[in-house]
Amino acid sequence: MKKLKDILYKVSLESVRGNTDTEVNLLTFDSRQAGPGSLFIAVRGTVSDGHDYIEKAIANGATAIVCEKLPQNFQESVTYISVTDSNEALAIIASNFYDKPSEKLKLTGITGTNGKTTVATLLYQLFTKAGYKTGLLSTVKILIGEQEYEATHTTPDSITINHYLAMMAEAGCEYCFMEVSSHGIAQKRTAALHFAGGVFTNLSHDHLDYHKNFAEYRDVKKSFFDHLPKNAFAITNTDDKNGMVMLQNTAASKFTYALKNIADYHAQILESQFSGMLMRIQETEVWVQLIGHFNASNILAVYSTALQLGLEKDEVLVHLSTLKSVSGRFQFIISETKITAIVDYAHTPDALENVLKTIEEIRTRNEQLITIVGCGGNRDKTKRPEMGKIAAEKSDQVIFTSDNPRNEDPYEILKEIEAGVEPQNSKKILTIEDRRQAIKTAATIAKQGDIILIAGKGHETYQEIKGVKHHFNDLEEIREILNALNK
Ligand SMILES: CC(=O)N[C@H]1[C@@H](OP(=O)(O)OP(=O)(O)OC[C@H]2O[C@@H](n3ccc(=O)[nH]c3=O)[C@H](O)[C@@H]2O)O[C@H](CO)[C@@H](O)[C@@H]1O[C@H](C)C(=O)N[C@@H](C)C(=O)N[C@H](CCC(=O)O)C(=O)O
Ligand SMILES: Nc1ncnc2c1ncn2[C@@H]1O[C@H](COP(=O)(O)OP(=O)(O)OP(=O)(O)O)[C@@H](O)[C@H]1O
Ligand SMILES: N[C@H](CCC[C@H](N)C(=O)O)C(=O)O
Ligand SMILES: [Mg+2]
Repeated sequence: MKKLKDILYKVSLESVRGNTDTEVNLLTFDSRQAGPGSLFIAVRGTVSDGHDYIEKAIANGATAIVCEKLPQNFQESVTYISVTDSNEALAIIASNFYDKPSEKLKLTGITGTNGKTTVATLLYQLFTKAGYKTGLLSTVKILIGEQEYEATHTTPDSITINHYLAMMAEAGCEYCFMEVSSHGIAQKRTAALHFAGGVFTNLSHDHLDYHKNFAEYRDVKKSFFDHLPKNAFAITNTDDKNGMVMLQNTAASKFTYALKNIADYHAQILESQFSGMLMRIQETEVWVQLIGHFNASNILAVYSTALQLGLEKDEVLVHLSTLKSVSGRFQFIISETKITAIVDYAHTPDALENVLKTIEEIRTRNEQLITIVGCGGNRDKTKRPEMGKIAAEKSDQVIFTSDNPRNEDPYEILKEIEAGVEPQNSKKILTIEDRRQAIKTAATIAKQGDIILIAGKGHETYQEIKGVKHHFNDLEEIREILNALNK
């Protein structure tokens, strides 16, 4: 229970109609969730406009309304507040409602096209190993210490974020690591959070359906750093050509990490195997259980962040070698007949290319590499031909298949992927819409020692078709099929 006037603290108000000295017991931006004594915040969405649901929210019991445009008719028992930006107001109100939980722990935000889940999860593992109670807000799951909760978004809405942060503070978490997605920044889901630091991984092609163009996508990511406070740290990857751009206007203390360029934190890979790599970080050699240049970069981001958060170098190095890869990120099994099946969440052209390059570096070339990949429906269409081209170029055999077609026709998506395949590679490709059949075919074709890469879904446990999520897990499927084939 909170007083309305208290939770409006620092919200930029345009007008107030009614009493603000009333109690609010629930916050919501969804009229269907509004109950007696609730505050409904009307937000303009991509499908509908929350302003159209103000009356519904009141009918469900809402006694206060925050909106950008006041309705035509007023109800005397309701307080109406107009604001310049409902999303920003929502973020501030949510933080106030939960007593500013982000100020009660050290919150670090990780942003970039790829690597957010990996870096955030490894930091969670590392700080837990170092003896701190730690929280995690990630695509895969939400963790408060050991307690696990289901994640619905990479960066949830601001009410959900503050709710979990308050639970973390209550449970005694000293640190929290969270992914900051471009949708999250654009919709101001993270606007009122107090960050101890921010980390940039990389920027490549994704979500150009949502953001108008690449420059806008880049600037949205950059705005996260623009808003960091002076006493925060901002860590960037200078191997990425937008690495320094991110920090151009930040007030935070700047630090750089890189594998290829000169940076405050530098590392290189000395040796790679399927089971891990030997890295030199600054002056020290350390064995880590992850592989690939991109993971070396992620590990270095973790190392730099841990030092900025005050851990000792030697302690960090010891823990680094115990960190385990995140579920669905280069997760692999080796069958009886030595077929290696890798499940990876690569769902962008850059990620797919990186994973294929990593395999290229480790494979002997006496075997064939069979790649299974698709692209999500209702998502950036321009990724499709690019991913088709990369998969066909870097594999011996490719099977294009469905990956969450959502409300699109799966065959249309597959055609758009195939359109990117260069003529000299067209013989390598097969298209099998049904993902289970695609995996079965790959397992049937595969001979002793071959490598099967199943990309795009990683940890996901469903195939989303027309609003219904059907249970599906790549690792489970390939394991069962290889067993059934006695391979
Ligand atoms: C495109 C997008 O970001 N959509 C998010 C957005 O929903 P929306 O804009 O579609 O909302 P809408 O349906 O138009 O409704 C507008 C408003 O009216 C309200 N409403 C609607 C109907 C009603 O009866 N009553 C009512 O009050 C809604 O609650 C909402 O406040 O706001 C919702 C509430 O915060 C989000 O749940 C929703 O995420 C959807 C489910 C989604 O799929 N988002 C993805 C694209 C996303 O955010 N992904 C990023 C990660 C991507 C990555 O990095 O790879 C993430 O951070 O998860
Ligand atoms: N630093 C990196 N650079 C490029 N690719 C990476 C990097 N780290 C991971 N990847 C690739 O991207 C995939 C997704 O990694 P991860 O889940 O960590 O990214 P994410 O940024 O959290 O993605 P999402 O936007 O879906 O939340 C991995 O499976 C791997 O193929
Ligand atoms: N966070 C990403 C995940 C994509 C995963 C892929 N399996 C797909 O469904 O496109 C998104 O929502 O765009
Ligand atoms: Mg993620």
